[in-house]
Amino acid sequence: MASSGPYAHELNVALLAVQRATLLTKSVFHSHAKGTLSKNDASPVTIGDFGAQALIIAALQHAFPNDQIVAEEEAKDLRENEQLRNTVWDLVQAAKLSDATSELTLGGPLASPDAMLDTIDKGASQGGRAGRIWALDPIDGTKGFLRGGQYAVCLALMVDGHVRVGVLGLPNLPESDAEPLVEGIGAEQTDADGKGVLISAVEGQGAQSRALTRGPLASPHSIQMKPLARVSDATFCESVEAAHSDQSDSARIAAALGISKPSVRMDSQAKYGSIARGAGDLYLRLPVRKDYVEKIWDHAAGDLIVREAGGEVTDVEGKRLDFGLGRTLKANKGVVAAPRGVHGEVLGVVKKVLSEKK
Ligand SMILES: Nc1ncnc2c1ncn2[C@@H]1O[C@H](COP(=O)(O)O)[C@@H](O)[C@H]1OP(=O)(O)O
Ligand SMILES: [Mg+2]
Ligand SMILES: [Mg+2]
Ligand SMILES: [Mg+2]
Repeated sequence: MASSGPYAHELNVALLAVQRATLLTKSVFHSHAKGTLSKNDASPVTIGDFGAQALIIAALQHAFPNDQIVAEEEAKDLRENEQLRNTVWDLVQAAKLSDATSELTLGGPLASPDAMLDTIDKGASQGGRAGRIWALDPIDGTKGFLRGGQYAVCLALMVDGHVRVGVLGLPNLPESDAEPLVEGIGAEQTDADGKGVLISAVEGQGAQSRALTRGPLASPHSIQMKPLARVSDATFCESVEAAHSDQSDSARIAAALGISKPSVRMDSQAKYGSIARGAGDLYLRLPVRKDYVEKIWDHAAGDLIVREAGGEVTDVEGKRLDFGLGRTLKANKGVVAAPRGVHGEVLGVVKKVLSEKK
């Protein structure tokens, strides 16, 4: 059970909802064809994305019926494809937590396939700066998920434009905080013992990690970023996909900071989770295309978790990420996440290297 204090109930519901959805995605990885479709922007979506979104929104609507939800996916493809819809429905029905009290907190099963489609489409809020809004990425790093690499189920609560609660379901990260970072992981290693965590934070209350279980939530421990005496000792994380973050810019920035260790490339908000628990130090996301606008669900939980673990998160110009402008981070470009004590130094080099490009 989560502790008392502000947002204790929200955290508990978010943890259980993310736990249930993460277990669904694991079942897709192990036993199903993934039902991969290509979206308009050529990015992939799978039955795991749809199923996880349905389950999490159902839980939020049960516990907090008046809250808005900004979620990545929509049900259109499922409405047009009966076979796909039935596959997702089977998955969603099978994804029950073994702990009856937890299932009760989440409101139990969905009523019908049509209710499932309508639930998925409840994630269409336009967001904004007023009131309680949840940001949901049912599978972040879908390409990593398909490769057997890192991916994350991401949920955050914003109140009046500020992130107050963040939860990341990270089924392919090691349970131990200290384990050195490796680039992705092989499919044969997934679901091994000692894999999978739920990392969470509440504003002003620090960040925590716990093992991803099938039964009741495991007890958490608090996590912090690693103290970093010199930036040159840092390990930095970046995207696997070169189209998501400029890997030649990051190499120049690393060299200018005196960093000799190669970057660790991993998909998804696992990067935020990893640096927050001290398994890495810096996360750089450097714009590739001028016209790409980041989505709030790709950053909300990770931003809070890193800041609560002792870090600073800004864009490449040094501005805090602004989650109150709608479904996107339209006022920001890229991400620079680092321990608070060295963020200024890292940002200075990022600005210098990027300005030299112009
Ligand atoms: N051109 C781009 N620049 C930055 N991020 C992108 C770009 N295209 C897609 N993304 C998003 O990057 C996220 C994954 O990032 P990472 O590389 O850190 O794993 C996905 O949510 C993906 O969104 P989408 O799901 O819409 O494809
Ligand atoms: Mg996507
Ligand atoms: Mg994403
Ligand atoms: Mg996604």
